[in-house]
Amino acid sequence: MGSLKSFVQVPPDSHFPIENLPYGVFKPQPTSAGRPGVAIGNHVLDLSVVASASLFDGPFLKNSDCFNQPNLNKFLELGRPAWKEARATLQKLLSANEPTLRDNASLRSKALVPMDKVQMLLPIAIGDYTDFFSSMHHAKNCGLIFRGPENPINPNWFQLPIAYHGRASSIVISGTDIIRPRGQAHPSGNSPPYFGPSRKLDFELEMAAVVGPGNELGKPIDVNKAADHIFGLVLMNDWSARDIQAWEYVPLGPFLGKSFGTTLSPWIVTLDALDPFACDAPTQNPPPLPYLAEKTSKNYDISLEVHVKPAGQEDSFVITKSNFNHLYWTITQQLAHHTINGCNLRSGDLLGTGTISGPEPESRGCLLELTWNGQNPVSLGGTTRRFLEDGDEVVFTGFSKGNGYTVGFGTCSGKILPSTT
Ligand SMILES: O=C(O)/C=C/C(=O)CC(=O)CC(=O)O
Ligand SMILES: [Ca+2]
Ligand SMILES: [Mg+2]
Repeated sequence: MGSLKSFVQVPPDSHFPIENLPYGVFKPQPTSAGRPGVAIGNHVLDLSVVASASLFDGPFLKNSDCFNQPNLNKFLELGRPAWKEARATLQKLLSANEPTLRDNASLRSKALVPMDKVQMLLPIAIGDYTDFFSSMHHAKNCGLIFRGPENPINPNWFQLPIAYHGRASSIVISGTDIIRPRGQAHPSGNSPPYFGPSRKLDFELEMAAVVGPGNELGKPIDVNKAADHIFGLVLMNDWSARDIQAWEYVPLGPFLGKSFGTTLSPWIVTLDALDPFACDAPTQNPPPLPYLAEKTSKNYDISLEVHVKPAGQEDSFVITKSNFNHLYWTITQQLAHHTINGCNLRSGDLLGTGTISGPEPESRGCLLELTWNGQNPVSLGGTTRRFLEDGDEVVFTGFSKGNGYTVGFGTCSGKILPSTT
């Protein structure tokens, strides 16, 4: 057991002990409005109820209406001092030896909602979404597959965190079905391009940073202060249609091969909760330019798994296992680089890490790599896959193991539905 204990019962394998307290937005009833909550064991603590009972009594949150909102953007804007105050208040309120909530049955029944009764919503209004490309193993494998063995990784990759601007409108919450996209793919020989449902539908195992306070247009964020602009992390599946992508993205980059859907896990795990799991990021060679050189370069030890439940089957199978600590470019370098030209970030913006592949073949973060563009099918129970089929369900999970407790992300899932025409 960790040193903290809650009066709320937390199953031993729960992702949501008192050490975690991740933030989400939920509806207690189908007809009620979305409101912020934190996960504790198998319950959600309704922060609008906690705020209405005047239990946020510190200087930053006392007079704030940030928990009477349909998303977390207003809370995120307040920055780390307010986040630390909220965390301290909630850890105290939920602790085993604090009577305020523990001994007040009517408040408790309003404030603590069983998790299996609620509907989770997207926790933030996402103005802009950017997806990085920060795993060297992923970059190398994609380079070998798409560009050949001559120069699998472009020299610029080692100098800056490469990214593309993604599409915010099609970001969906875990559990939302994904409709197989249609589009153009490579012609064979002299024929016109293929048009129809994608034949190479893939997942991409990613995490994403949620931006807290933004920056003014024209005023970049210093890399050593970048962590103060990051509230926390979620799991992210950047669904990708490899056939559409490969045909369309020369020379301007990903477009319709990516923008038909991106799935997020509902709980934002804060950097404060992840701090015990911080570890050194890989040594960067060549050394980055001064604006990207950090005093301390941190990753987090977060185990990641992808489970696939093939269409028509009851069982799921683990298809890959990776770890957040494989990222070459850190989330703080990504954020600083994003602003170095003066571009402004805003609270609630989302920065995808890029596909998190590790060095071993079993730790590759997408089917493109796992099957080497469909050449080597993977087996799943009694069946095989080159790419995703209609009815397949893909479930990501992520967690960090502490001493007697787990700080986890829950799951990020989506099922493939057939193309609509
Ligand atoms: O290397 C390529 O040509 C393509 C790479 C991707 O599709 C990856 C992308 O979305 C960024 C990432 O997830 O790392
Ligand atoms: Ca991606
Ligand atoms: Mg996508």
